[in-house]
Amino acid sequence: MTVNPLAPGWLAHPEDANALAPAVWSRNADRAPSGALRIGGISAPALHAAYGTPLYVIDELDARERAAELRDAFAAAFAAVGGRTTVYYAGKAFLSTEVARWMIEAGLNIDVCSGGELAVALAADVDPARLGFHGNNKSLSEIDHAVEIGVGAIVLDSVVEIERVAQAAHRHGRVQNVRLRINSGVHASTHEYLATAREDQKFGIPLADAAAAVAAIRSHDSLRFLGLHSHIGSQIFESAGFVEAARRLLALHAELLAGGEVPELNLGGGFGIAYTSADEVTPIARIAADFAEVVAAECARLGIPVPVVAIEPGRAIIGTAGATLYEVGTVKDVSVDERAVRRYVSVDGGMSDNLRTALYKAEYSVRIANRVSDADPALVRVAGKHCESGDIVVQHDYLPGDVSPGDLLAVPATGAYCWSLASNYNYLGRPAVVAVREGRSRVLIRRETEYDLLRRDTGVSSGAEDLDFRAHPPTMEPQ
Ligand SMILES: Cc1ncc(COP(=O)(O)O)c(C=O)c1O
Ligand SMILES: N[C@@H](CCCC[NH3+])C(=O)O
Repeated sequence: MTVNPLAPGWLAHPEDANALAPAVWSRNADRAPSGALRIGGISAPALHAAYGTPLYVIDELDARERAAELRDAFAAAFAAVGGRTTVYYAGKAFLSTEVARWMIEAGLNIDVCSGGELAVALAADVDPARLGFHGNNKSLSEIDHAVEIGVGAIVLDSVVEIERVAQAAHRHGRVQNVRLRINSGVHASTHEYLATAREDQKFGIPLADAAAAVAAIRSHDSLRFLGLHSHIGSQIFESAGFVEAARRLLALHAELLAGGEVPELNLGGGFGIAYTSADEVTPIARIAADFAEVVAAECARLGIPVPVVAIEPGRAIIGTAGATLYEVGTVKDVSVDERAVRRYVSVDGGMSDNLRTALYKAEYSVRIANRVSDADPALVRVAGKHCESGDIVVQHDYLPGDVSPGDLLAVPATGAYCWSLASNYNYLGRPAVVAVREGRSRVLIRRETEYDLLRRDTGVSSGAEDLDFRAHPPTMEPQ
C-alpha cells in the first residue's frame, strides 16, 4: 500500500472503502445484498430512478429517535437533580412542515429565527405557544406578527428590541414572554464562524450590560421576563464551554432573582456530530449529565432553586439523519506536484447544495452508493459542477479506485445546514428532499425546476413553462 502524500494525518487508509462507519451514517443505512447503499430500506439506485440527483435523503426514524433521545436524556439528567427541561428544535438546521410535525410529535418545541421559518411552523399547524423566536435583527413586521399570533417566547438580542417588542405587545393587548440573549464571552472550540459568544461578534448583550437590560424589560407591563439565554456556538464536541457558560449565566440569574421571578434558563444548542470517522462525539447522555451537574452545583452554591432549563439543538437531531446522493460525471487525476496526484471526482451538485465545505472548510465522508467494489482505495476529492475552484463537497476521503462516471455517491451527515444554506448559484435548481422510512419514500420538498428559476424573472414573457425544463423531468412520484 502506498500512501498518497496528500492524505491528511487524521484520515486512516481504509481496509474497506465500502464500509459505512456507523457514527456518520443514519441508523437505518446499510448495504443491500446487491451491494447498493440502502437508507430506510430503499436503495440508492431506486431513489435515483424515482427522484434524480442531487437528492437529500432524510431517514425519518433516525430523526425522530434522536429528537426523543435528546428529550429523554435531558429530562432524566435534570430529574435526577430535581429539575425540569424543555427542548426546542432549532429549525435553522432544516425545516419543512413535516419535520416540524415530527418534532412536535416528539414533544419538542421549535425555535425559529425569521418570518419565513415562522411561516413554515405555522403552515405545519404548530401551536404558536410552542415557538421561540430568535434573531439579531428582527424586523418590526416580524415582531408584530410574532406577538400578534402569540409566540411562546421572543428572544431579545439587543436593547433596542426591548422597546420594539414592548410596543408590539401593548398594541395587541398582550403580555409577551421574552428571554434575553447574553453574550457570555465563552470561546467555544469550533470554527470561528460557528462560535457565537466571542467578544467580537453580533449576537446578544454582554454580561456586564444584562442587569440594566432586564430592569428595562421588567419596567414594561406588556413584557414578562422568562430568563437568560446563551448559545455559545455550533458543532462543539466538549462540554467545557457549555459548562462555563452555564456558570456565568447562573451567577447573573441569581442576582436577577432579587428583582423578580426568573423561571427559566436557556443554554442553547450546538452539540457536535460526526462528519468523518475521525470525529469523536460526546454522547448526548454525557452532555446532559454535565449540564445537570453544573446547574445543580451552581444553584446549590448560590442558594437558588433549579430553574427550568431549555436547550435548542438542531444539528444533533437532523444532521446525521440526512445524506446527499449525487451522480458522478467526470473523474480526473490531477498532478499536484511530482510526487502527488489527486483524483477529482465531479458530481452533479456542489456548493449550491452543500456550502459548508467552502464556508467552514468542513470535512465530510463519501461512499459509492450503487455498488461495492474491491478495487484498491484511492484518495479522492469530490468536487461540484460550479464555476468556482472552492466548489468542493468532500475534501478528503477514500473511494474504491475504480469510481467512474455514472456511479452514485452518497455523502452522509448532510441533514443539517445543507438544504437550509442551499442556493441557486449558476442557476442550479435546489434538490428535492425525500423522507425514507421502512422501505417507503416521499417528497418533503420537491426539486426546483428551471421553470421555478425563470418564473420570477420579469423579462421572461409568458410561456416560461415551455422553456427547456422538460429536458430535466420534474420530481417523479415515489414508487
Ligand atoms: C441561537 C441558536 N440556537 C440554536 C442553534 C442550533 O445550533 P445547533 O444546530 O448547532 O445545535 C443555533 C445555531 O448555532 C443558534 O444560533
Ligand atoms: N450554519 C452553521 C451552523 C450555524 C448555526 C446557527 N447559528 C453550520 O453549518 O455549521
